[in-house]
Amino acid sequence: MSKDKYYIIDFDSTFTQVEALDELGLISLQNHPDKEGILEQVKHITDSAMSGNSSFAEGLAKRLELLQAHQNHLPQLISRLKEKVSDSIRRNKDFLKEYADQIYIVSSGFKEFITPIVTEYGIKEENIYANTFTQDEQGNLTNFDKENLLSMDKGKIKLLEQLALPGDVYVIGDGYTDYEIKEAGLANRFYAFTENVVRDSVVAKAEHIAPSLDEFLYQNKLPMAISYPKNRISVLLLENVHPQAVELFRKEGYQVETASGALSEKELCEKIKDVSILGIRSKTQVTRKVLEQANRLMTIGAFCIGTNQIDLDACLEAGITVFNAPYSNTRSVVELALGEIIMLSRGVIGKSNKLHQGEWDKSAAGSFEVRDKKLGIVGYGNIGAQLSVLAEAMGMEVYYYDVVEKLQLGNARKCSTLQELLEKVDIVTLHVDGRPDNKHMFGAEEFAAMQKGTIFLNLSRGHVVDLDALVASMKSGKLRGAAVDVFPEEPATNSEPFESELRGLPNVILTPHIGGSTSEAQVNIANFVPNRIMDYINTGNTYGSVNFPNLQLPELKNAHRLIHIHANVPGVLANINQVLAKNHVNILGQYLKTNEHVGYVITDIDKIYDKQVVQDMRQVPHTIKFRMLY
Ligand SMILES: NC(=O)C1=CN([C@@H]2O[C@H](COP(=O)(O)OP(=O)(O)OC[C@H]3O[C@@H](n4cnc5c(N)ncnc54)[C@H](O)[C@@H]3O)[C@@H](O)[C@H]2O)C=CC1
Ligand SMILES: O=C(O)C(=O)COP(=O)(O)O
Repeated sequence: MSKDKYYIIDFDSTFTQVEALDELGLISLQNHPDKEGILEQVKHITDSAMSGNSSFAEGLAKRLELLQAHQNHLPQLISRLKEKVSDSIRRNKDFLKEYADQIYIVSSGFKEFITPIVTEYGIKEENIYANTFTQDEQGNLTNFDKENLLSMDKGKIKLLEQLALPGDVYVIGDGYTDYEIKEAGLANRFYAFTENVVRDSVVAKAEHIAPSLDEFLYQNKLPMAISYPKNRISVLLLENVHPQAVELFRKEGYQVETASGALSEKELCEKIKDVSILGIRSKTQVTRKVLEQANRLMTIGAFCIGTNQIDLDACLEAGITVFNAPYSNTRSVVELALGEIIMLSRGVIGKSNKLHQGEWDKSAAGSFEVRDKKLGIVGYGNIGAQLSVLAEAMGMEVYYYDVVEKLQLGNARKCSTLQELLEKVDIVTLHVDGRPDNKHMFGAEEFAAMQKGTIFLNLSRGHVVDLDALVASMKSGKLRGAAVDVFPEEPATNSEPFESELRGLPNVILTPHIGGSTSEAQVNIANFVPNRIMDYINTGNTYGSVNFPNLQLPELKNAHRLIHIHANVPGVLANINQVLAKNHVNILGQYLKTNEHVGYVITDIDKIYDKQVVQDMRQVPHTIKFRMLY
């Protein structure tokens, strides 16, 4: 333990997430008609002083005058602030307790509310330096002790001079006055604490940034509550992933970078180097080449259903888990398909186009109801099955074909071969997945097998259909209409042009891969995928992973968790357990699951363990990845 270091921690917006005087105002001005206006003024004065733009002492007096606070407001303020202790302070209580002799709270706030909060975290009362209120006879908190150094301009500097701490001084705070301690030569280091607020003027001056207390502890090799600071985990979200996902990751403390389009392989090879979590949608190709550059990548989130754009085997070999959102946009695709079936059956597109040109074409020729028509669903997975139910509700007769045995829903009829389905139905809709084997599974032969005048839909993947054959079938009149949402080549961003031989064909609905692009679906996905990923990072849970053995784990309680990913060859588990035995580690629980390629072993061990075990676990032959959770 380095006993010659002192840690000076600020209170407002550092120890707690908020400025206490702003919170006090919310209580004291609760019934004031101009509550908002006054609070705005208070906040403005606080920000101005914290950013170093105005006199602190004058600002303090002015704020107290505006707040009209009373001592009776303090208990409520204290209980509010207790709820708002910064997350990283809260989780690192053990550090604060263990190093209590070296930790000081130096704040321009007031002891009356600071002391009851920080002492709960082991801070010693004699190490709390802050202002004190003075009350009038009625108990109004009208003023403050003017003799207190911290009520004066440059008060923190004056205090530190007086304290004359006999060792290195590290200051952690969000305000300019915290930085000034270092500027005055009274601290060895200043860490701008940005977990709650980022003050540009302070960050600009700071040589060290601490987005959390974890980061401070990590940089200074001090004991911390979590294995690795979250702010060191960088997340790259491509293809306009919904902002809700960005917020969830940021809230967890991760560094998040976003881009609106997909990246090319070359761009991604460059970008992926520092990324720990990658979020994509259907367009970004995560190839083996990209993965070879991905030194830090732990997990990939496909913010969609399909994962054919990701080399899942290469991910497995590199110990990278992949998660997707298997149900979040299912309904959206089904609704679009149903709408298109009706539009095509009624020739709406052609009629609408004509009307836009001023041509009135009222006629029933070539227009049909969908009731009693035969719908053929190819790929009876989640989308296919849901479409089956809704189509039946509209009175359609449903036929389906799938390469695996699927439960027939409602009155849907199973076809034993694709040929059988194609010959029977009036409408064919593709909902297969995009596995490589499905490339051109639908071509001239399949179109030839259909009845004349069939309607055709593809909302699955572009490469599944041979487009030349589709165009020929439209031109020959074999198909009466088609709706295509997915293409072999799709623009990476909205600013790139769309080229396709399907452009300009009559009664063909072309949509820019929007089957899953609804607000509902995107919000659902943005909630679902980050939670899977964070659960994996925080607990090792792989439930729902599309490439990893699915292991659902109990919560980590008073144990360390060793997470070991290895090639699935005989003897690895025995080796792991030998390492644990050799290091006299007490195993509290062990969970193993394997698939064809990898083994995934989780071992929960006692908090007391020999550090050598970490080194030894990494050396176990066939180890792909190893990490430890606290
Ligand atoms: N247009 C869009 O925006 C969207 C497109 N999709 C696409 O739809 C696909 C299907 O989604 P889900 O139904 O959720 O997937 P799913 O995995 O539940 O269903 C796919 C089904 O297709 C079957 N299948 C695969 N190849 C086949 C073949 N050659 N012949 C017959 N059946 C075959 C599978 O056995 C499985 O039952 C996704 O993989 C994705 O590519 C998904 C969401 C949105
Ligand atoms: O969910 C899927 O598989 C989709 O095709 C939707 O893709 P997107 O998120 O719109 O790029």
